[in-house]
Amino acid sequence: MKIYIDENVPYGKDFFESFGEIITFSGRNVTPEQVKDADILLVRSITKVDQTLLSLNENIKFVGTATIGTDHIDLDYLTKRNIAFSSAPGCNKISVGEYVLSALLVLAESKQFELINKTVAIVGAGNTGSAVYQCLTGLGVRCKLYDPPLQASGDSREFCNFSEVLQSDIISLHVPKTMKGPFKTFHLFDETVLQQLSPQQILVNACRGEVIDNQALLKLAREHKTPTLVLDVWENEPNIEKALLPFVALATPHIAGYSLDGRVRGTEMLYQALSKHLKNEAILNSTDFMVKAKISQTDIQSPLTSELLKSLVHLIYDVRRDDALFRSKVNQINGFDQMRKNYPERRELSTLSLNFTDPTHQNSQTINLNKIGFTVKNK
Ligand SMILES: NC(=O)c1ccc[n+]([C@@H]2O[C@H](COP(=O)([O-])OP(=O)(O)OC[C@H]3O[C@@H](n4cnc5c(N)ncnc54)[C@H](O)[C@@H]3O)[C@@H](O)[C@H]2O)c1
Ligand SMILES: O=C(O)[C@H](O)[C@H](O)COP(=O)(O)O
Repeated sequence: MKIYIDENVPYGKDFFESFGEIITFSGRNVTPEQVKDADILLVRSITKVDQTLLSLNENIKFVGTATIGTDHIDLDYLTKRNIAFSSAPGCNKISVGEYVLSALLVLAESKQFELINKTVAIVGAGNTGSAVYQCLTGLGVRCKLYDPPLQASGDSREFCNFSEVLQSDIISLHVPKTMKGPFKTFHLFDETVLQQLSPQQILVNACRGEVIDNQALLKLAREHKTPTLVLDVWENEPNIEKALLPFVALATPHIAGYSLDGRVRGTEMLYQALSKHLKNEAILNSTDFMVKAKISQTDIQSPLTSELLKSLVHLIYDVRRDDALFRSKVNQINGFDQMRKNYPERRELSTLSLNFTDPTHQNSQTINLNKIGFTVKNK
């Protein structure tokens, strides 16, 4: 059996070599000729899997994407050809939650506001939106959820309407990219919507670039009419609108979900799905391969405050590192993809154990370290 795997799927060979011959490929440029004899095709979000890519392949039985998003896969076409499919729902949701947390802590410091005094609207309350909610409410921040499809399906959480979203201090986007239907998200934030926002607000996009009309955003940014922007995703990646960059407070190349833990979880989920499809027992798991975190524990000898919390979050992940790297690489040839390919190791907050020398020091009226994601121990 021939298993074709995107070269950026971490531990791809380790997980899948027992199924057959492994052939790796570069996800952005893969051709129909290259994958014509694949039995299994495992991709990430940069490979469009459709009739064109599979036109020369008559054998393929299974397509998997080690990602949450599936907008790069023509699911109708796979169904028509009876090709099994699996994605990795939720694999990197914690990483996205921690990206948003880190970004908002940075902005709170640079703009001198208290996050706890702000209201955050989370647009899309699925896996990643809920992870953002968990991190921020763990900090005591007031969050509102906006998700009409979930609301209509009977989800028992409280939801707000779109005008409440637009009035919130901070808006964080976590919807899939959809081009049609009553809840389509393509240019959900178009010029008309963007015009209703003010420079006092913050707008975060860590879902798909096409959810915001980037040209409308640029036009308004040039007139100094946009909110403070945190953009991880862009229209037309990797050939993004670079003129936007000077107007973006924190800019990164689609790495919000790039913790090692989240990426490896994606591979592991595909391994489980393929094992099930082939009726094999799944005996491997990510802990068999995962490297130890560089910092795994720290002693805390003072009471928990928001300042201390900020230091702990940024000890593990500080989005300013990625913003600086991105700005230094974006004008190089393939800069966007190169930074993603060579992304420096990043771990989830849970890899850090906090040892409180005095257990009463972890008491806080607003901050819940476990909920934010840390592992807490008492000496
Ligand atoms: N930047 C990154 O690294 C990164 C990482 C993971 C996921 N993503 C993107 O984020 C998207 C969301 O991920 P998820 O795990 O939360 O997916 P999910 O499917 O768990 O949740 C998405 C939610 O959006 C809701 N939704 C759909 N249309 C909507 C609309 N018009 N208005 C409001 N809500 C709407 C859905 O009902 C659903 O609850 C993915 O599809 C992917 O494109 C990006
Ligand atoms: O949808 C997802 O899971 C994320 O957008 C994911 O982090 C994208 O990473 P890529 O597949 O482009 O490496």
